Amino acid sequence: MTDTVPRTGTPAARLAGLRKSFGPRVVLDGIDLDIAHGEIVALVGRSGSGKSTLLRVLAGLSDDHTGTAHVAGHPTVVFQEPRLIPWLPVVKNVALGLKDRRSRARGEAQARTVLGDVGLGHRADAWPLTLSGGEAQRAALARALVAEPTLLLLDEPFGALDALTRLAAHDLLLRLFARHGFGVLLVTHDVAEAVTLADRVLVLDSGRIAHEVPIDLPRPRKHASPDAAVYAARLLSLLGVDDQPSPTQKAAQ
Ligand SMILES: Nc1ncnc2c1ncn2[C@@H]1O[C@H](COP(=O)(O)OP(=O)(O)OP(=O)(O)O)[C@@H](O)[C@H]1O
Repeated sequence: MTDTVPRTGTPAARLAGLRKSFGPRVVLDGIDLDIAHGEIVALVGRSGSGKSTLLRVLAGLSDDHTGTAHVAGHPTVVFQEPRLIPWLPVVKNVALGLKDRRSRARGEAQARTVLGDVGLGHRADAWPLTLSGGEAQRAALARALVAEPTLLLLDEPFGALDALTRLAAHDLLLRLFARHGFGVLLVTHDVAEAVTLADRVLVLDSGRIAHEVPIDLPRPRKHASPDAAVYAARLLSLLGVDDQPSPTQKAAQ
């Protein structure tokens, strides 16, 4: 299990010597990583390199790893698919994210406030199946935020969105991040997305953090700026893939 440690003086998350295997296959082979409060770390790597496995350890969804996995306070996760319960209206879905569910009325009031923060106040009483993909993902983000996490774990949360909705979601995430100051681990296949959002990008390879690339660009970052493109090309080269434009780059062209 992931330990919970007091928040003061600690990073939002700390992994030290983390190892995880599935049967004979070693997927994470000695990961050392601190994520500070108020820091966005992006994790990229080839398919099967262990990104989601690392995120699941931080989420407390793994209990058979070795090494250290500490989270200060508590983490919440947003997955690629919104995972809303179809027979509950949006506001009740969001309220499910609350740690303390003793008062239903207070919980729903909090959920409505957070839905307003993500621009979905007008859809609070809607059924999940009537939401667009982008709206559903914002509802999932609201469900994660209502718990006031110290660590927000994002597993390709924008991967299924069309390119323009994805850019809007980036802006929203950065606004929320500036206000709440949680630590963020973002798993993504989109190097342009990583460059736009992250303070540093980690490249996972063969179970280890093979490269760490600090993104030294002021925010807000232009998706298509030449500086961002240089970082994106460098990351693609570190990943050993062709220099194809990512979905985000295509949208910005
Ligand atoms: N529950 C499991 N049982 C057995 N093997 C698993 C399990 N979960 C993941 N794996 C294996 O561990 C490796 C890493 O998987 P993981 O999902 O972490 O990769 P990833 O980098 O997130 O991949 P992708 O980018 O394709 O989502 C893969 O080889 C996968 O098949």
